[in-house]
Amino acid sequence: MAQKPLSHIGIIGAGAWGTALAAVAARAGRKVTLWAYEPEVADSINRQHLNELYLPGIPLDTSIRATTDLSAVSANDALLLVCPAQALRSVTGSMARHVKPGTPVAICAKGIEQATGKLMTEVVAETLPEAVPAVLSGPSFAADVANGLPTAVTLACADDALGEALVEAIGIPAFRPYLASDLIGAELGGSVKNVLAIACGIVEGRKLGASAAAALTARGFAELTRLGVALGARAETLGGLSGLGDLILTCGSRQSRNMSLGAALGEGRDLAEIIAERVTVAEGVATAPAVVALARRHNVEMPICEAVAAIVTGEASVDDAIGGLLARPFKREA
Ligand SMILES: NC(=O)C1=CN([C@@H]2O[C@H](COP(=O)(O)OP(=O)(O)OC[C@H]3O[C@@H](n4cnc5c(N)ncnc54)[C@H](O)[C@@H]3O)[C@@H](O)[C@H]2O)C=CC1
Ligand SMILES: O=C(CO)COP(=O)(O)O
Repeated sequence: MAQKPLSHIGIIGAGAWGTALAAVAARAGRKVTLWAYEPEVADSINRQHLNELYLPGIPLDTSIRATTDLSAVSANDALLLVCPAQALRSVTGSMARHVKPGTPVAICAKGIEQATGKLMTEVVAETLPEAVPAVLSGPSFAADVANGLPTAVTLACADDALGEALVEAIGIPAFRPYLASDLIGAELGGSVKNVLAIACGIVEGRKLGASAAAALTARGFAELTRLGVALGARAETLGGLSGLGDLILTCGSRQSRNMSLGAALGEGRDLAEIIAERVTVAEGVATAPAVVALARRHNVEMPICEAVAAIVTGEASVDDAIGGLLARPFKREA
């Protein structure tokens, strides 16, 4: 049977990324309902067509309807999950009874659950077992996407027809989803690059130089690839938009919240203070210890992620972590 077009899209999470995706789906001609955690965010989207808290200054299509009612958003043809990774289990758990069996659910959050070490696909398999999971991930800053600048992402779905329908539903010339079937590869790249971006930020903040940043990015990619392959991901996914592509973007720009948080750490600022002055999430902080625990369980060496985890959990100072990495024995590159 031919796949029905997905004309009604529900977006769960009205932060910067959920709002940017709502803008894209509306431009693609879809009817969009956007779930906001904060009533004032829903109000600002409905009345002023702006999300002043998370995506300030970008006018939104007047057809986007915001709600704080999870049941209203869960009954759409397709759902995009765009809340922070650490909140995803509680949000999907509350949605479960409203989601129709067979609904495609695209995970757009980038992180690993700290309490369990589980990937977002595992969390969704447990909380929404009758949904068809997909992963949307890649190099895409929310502001760039909302402003209509050209971007390309990976859209991974094991069901080809549903994957194609999702691409059709949200793809526009300036937002190009590339279809894939490797969900683990697609989600792992986005989760691990946030941790590596904190490390690159530290290099920038400590003024360790462009050569150090390039070395760290390449060795970070080696770590990401080792873990991905151990978890069954395909190397070509890890080297694609959602892996290497997003790593290059996030490690190279202070527009990234993870990178800029790392830069502030590198400048000697206190983590609690940096977090307290932000409204938006930097997923790498919670994901760093989760990546390290996952890597240890699979006997995968990830020294850069270990160093970031030690810094964000207060087990090591920035200088001790840098010293520890530089003192590692010389080894073969691959
Ligand atoms: N901003 C970006 O450029 C991109 C972000 N992402 C990912 O999308 C996810 C969301 O990021 P953003 O929208 O940028 O974050 P944000 O910091 O702009 O917004 C976070 C959103 O989560 C909501 N929230 C906070 N606590 C919650 C809870 N306990 N339960 C439910 N919702 C809660 C907030 O109300 C807010 O709507 C993250 O995993 C991020 O890595 C992915 C690609 C691009
Ligand atoms: O994932 C992103 C771009 O692809 C956004 O990165 P930050 O969360 O570090 O801002």
